[in-house]
Amino acid sequence: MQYVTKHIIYLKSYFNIINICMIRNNQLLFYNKNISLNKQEILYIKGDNGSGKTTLLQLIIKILNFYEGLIHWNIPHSRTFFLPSNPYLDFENLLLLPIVYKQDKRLRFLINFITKLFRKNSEELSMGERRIKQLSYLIIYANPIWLLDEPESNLDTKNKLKLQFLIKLHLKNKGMLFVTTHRLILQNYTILL
Ligand SMILES: Nc1ncnc2c1ncn2[C@@H]1O[C@H](COP(=O)(O)OP(=O)(O)OP(=O)(O)O)[C@@H](O)[C@H]1O
Repeated sequence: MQYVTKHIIYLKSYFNIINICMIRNNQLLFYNKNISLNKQEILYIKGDNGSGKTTLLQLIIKILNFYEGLIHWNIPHSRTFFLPSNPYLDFENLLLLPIVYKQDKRLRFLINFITKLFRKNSEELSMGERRIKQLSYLIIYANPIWLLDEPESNLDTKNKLKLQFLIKLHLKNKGMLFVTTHRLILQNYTILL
């Protein structure tokens, strides 16, 4: 009975994880985890190496679908952006570059930087530049839901601050963020694996 009441409360939110359990390689990664999230909120997924942070992100965006429990979205169909932790993964279709957020002049520095980056071949980019190139898709496509796997890795302090600014803007624009991290960027909700 108590179990049902809990479900009713959780389902009021845009996004809900209810009693989720995950076994991978015959190893229990997490057990009976519950969390809900709304627009303008961040969910930090924290845990030791190998604890299942990336796995949870993959479950949320349905790259993986073998789990127990419930992952429920209360929004019909929403565009998501998934940033993998691997800086070598690249995206195609760079022609979409001119479609950028126009509402904030402070983003121009980023757009200028990205334009320079896209003139270089992928093989010529440093690890940090690769990461910035991947992150640039956050402003090229205005997706309301971001899932970022270790987004700060390979970024210098200056670019970490830019990312922080971009995240604040995303939340102001009613976005949601799921992020795996070893360091909190902004205070919000945390799930510990
Ligand atoms: N493709 C895969 N096939 C089978 N098992 C996998 C696969 N990818 C990861 N695993 C296993 O799942 C477990 C969790 O991995 P995951 O990458 O989710 O952890 P993580 O918390 O993100 O780790 P890290 O902090 O080191 O990036 C690990 O034990 C790993 O060996």
